[in-house]
Amino acid sequence: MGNSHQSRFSPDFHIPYGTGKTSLESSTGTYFGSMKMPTVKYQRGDTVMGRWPGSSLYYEVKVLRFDAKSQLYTVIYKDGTELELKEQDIKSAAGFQTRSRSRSRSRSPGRRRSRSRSPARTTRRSSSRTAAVVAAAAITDSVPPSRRDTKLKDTLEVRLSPLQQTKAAENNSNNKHEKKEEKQKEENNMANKVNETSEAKVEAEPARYNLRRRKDDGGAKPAAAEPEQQEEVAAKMAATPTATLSTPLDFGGKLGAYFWLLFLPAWVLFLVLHVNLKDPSLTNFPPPLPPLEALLDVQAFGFVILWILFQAVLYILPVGKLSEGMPLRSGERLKYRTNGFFAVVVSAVAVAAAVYQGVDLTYIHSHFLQLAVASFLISVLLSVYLYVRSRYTSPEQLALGGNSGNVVYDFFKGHELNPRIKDFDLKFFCEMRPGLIGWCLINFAMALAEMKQQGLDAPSNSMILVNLFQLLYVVDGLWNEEAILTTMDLMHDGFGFMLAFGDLVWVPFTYTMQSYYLVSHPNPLSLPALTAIVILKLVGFYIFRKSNSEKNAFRRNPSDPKLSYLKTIPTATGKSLLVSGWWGVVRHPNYLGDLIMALAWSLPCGFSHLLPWYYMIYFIILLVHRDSRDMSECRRKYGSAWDEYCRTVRYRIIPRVY
Ligand SMILES: NC(=O)C1=CN([C@@H]2O[C@H](COP(=O)(O)OP(=O)(O)OC[C@H]3O[C@@H](n4cnc5c(N)ncnc54)[C@H](OP(=O)(O)O)[C@@H]3O)[C@@H](O)[C@H]2O)C=CC1
Ligand SMILES: CC(C)CCC[C@@H](C)[C@H]1CC=C2C3=C(CC[C@@]21C)[C@@]1(C)CC[C@H](O)C(C)(C)[C@@H]1CC3
Repeated sequence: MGNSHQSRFSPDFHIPYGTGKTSLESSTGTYFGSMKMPTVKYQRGDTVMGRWPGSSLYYEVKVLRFDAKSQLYTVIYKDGTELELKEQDIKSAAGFQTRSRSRSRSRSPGRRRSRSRSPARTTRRSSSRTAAVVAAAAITDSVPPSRRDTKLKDTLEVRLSPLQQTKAAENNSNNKHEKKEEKQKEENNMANKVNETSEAKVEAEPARYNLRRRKDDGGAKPAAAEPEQQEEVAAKMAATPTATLSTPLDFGGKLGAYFWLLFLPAWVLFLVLHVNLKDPSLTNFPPPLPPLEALLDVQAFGFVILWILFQAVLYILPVGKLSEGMPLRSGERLKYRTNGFFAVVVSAVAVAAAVYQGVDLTYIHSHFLQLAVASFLISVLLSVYLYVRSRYTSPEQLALGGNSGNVVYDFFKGHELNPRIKDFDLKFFCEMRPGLIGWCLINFAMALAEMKQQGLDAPSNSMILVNLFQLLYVVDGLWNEEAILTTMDLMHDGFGFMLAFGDLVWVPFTYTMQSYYLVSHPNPLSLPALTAIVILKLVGFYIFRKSNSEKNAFRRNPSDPKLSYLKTIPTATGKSLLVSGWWGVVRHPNYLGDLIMALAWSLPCGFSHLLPWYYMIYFIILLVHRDSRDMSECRRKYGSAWDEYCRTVRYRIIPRVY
């Protein structure tokens, strides 16, 4: 057990909760791994009371192993949560229980509510309600509640990193797993891991977790982890083989990565060529391919570079707020310049000035293909740069989802989580600036092209709707730019080809299909149709904005009094899950709003062709897949608490349907 990480990830050392001592113990002393540790106070398999980090609350845990190097015990809670504790944070169960019974009668887990009424209470008592999930016994501490609140808020921070499932766990049949869970349920009615819904049964066995202390959670004061903790984490990260810090492969795994690398650019090419056809029907497949030299245009390349540089300059200007991202695995919180609204306003002024000066923006329509190819080349160069630099980055900076050890997969999915050049955050910048604002610029250019091509004095109603709807979407995203810091892309996904291409090519050149289509395929709208579409858009926008803001506000400050009416479920990480409000209606209310908006973007284009409906179709696929990705990620993070959330909030995106 020289290397704690080897053992942590090694299937050989897994003891499912409740299995008791193992054959690794000898009659002459206790062996932890291959090393004899006669001086260790608690033995592997012992049931003891472990202190929850940052609190004075003790819960029944089972000792899994001891790491002589770090002098830490790895213990497992009843819900499968693993935590590393110092010896002084462990007490023997025998003497403890007498004390605990007399002091905690009124707080017995059986009587404790598993759901809080308010985030304020969540934060204050997150430990004790975490206990509702994991504890068999707990005592109150001697610290007065008010002091304890602060103490907890500041110190009850844990770091989660998914453990690879053990072979034994993998081999477990569902049946066996359910039996185990039933047993566990009996042991502790709060540690409920049984999947009651058929849907939950289909989903994977809950993973086990490794929790380490960390400064975390929105409610806590933004701060880096204690140097001592940071060192500890860094040392462990360094000792861990990079490839083990990863989550299961996505997007069809390694083979899938090859497929997407080829398919995505080909699909954009297809769409761009197709929308140019007089009759963009599926029967006109494939569209004629232009000669290679027609694809490359130095001028178009130059314009794209200039646009990106212009946005980069706006991004680095010391204008606007410096917002803090969510805590990283290292405990650090990165700062982001959230001046997106400023950037879009300055860009609009610059574009207006250019048009006023006689710049013909319909160039964007006539050179759409060349501009798309130029952006594609830039995204490839950027992805190569990102991958190369990620090879020299420390393991703690890597994205768990893009750290498979397979070059192609990691290149595609994104190896490094937050690549930065000094304070310049490449992922945040690319996601929020050139492509997103470029999307509005292209739409505007399409409106001008429509007027030119159709000989109109003003853009058509349909074109105006599409322009305004999508402008609202982008400006809203930039106005609420801080909220992006609590989304999946920023928190979990690495920055690689998928996002670089997505941000620089996919968004500006495929999200503009509706406006491009309308340039040469007019679709006049009656007033009732127009009104109905506007109402639909506003409904979608309301759901989208409210739900995103609710989650963002909650993640940033769970004890915000404005959110005190919301019910929450505690999780073993110290973070809670919203279970009422928007997030109590469906598991992804923001996706629902987004999909309704997508419908409103396609409707103005009519039903003559499938092409303007492409976004809607793609978006359903994207969001359903994202929802599944998020489900697995949250299950890994929150274990049984997530299962409870899913049982309470049964539908994923569409209430009562899906
Ligand atoms: N137009 C486009 O192309 C796209 C738009 N979008 C939009 O971007 C927005 C962000 O989407 P996305 O990043 O995918 O996902 P979310 O913003 O929904 O983020 C998911 C995260 O929210 C947290 N969470 C989930 N459930 C709860 C809960 N009940 N209570 C509290 N926190 C919860 C979890 O993170 P944790 O617990 O770790 O905080 C989870 O990982 C959405 O509105 C989406 O529609 C997304 C993709 C593409
Ligand atoms: C190429 C792949 C198949 C898919 C790539 C997906 C990306 C294009 C999207 C992933 C998440 C995104 C978000 C937005 C744009 C699209 C991408 C990058 C977003 C910035 C759009 C504006 C919204 O207001 C938002 C909520 C800020 C969005 C965040 C997610």
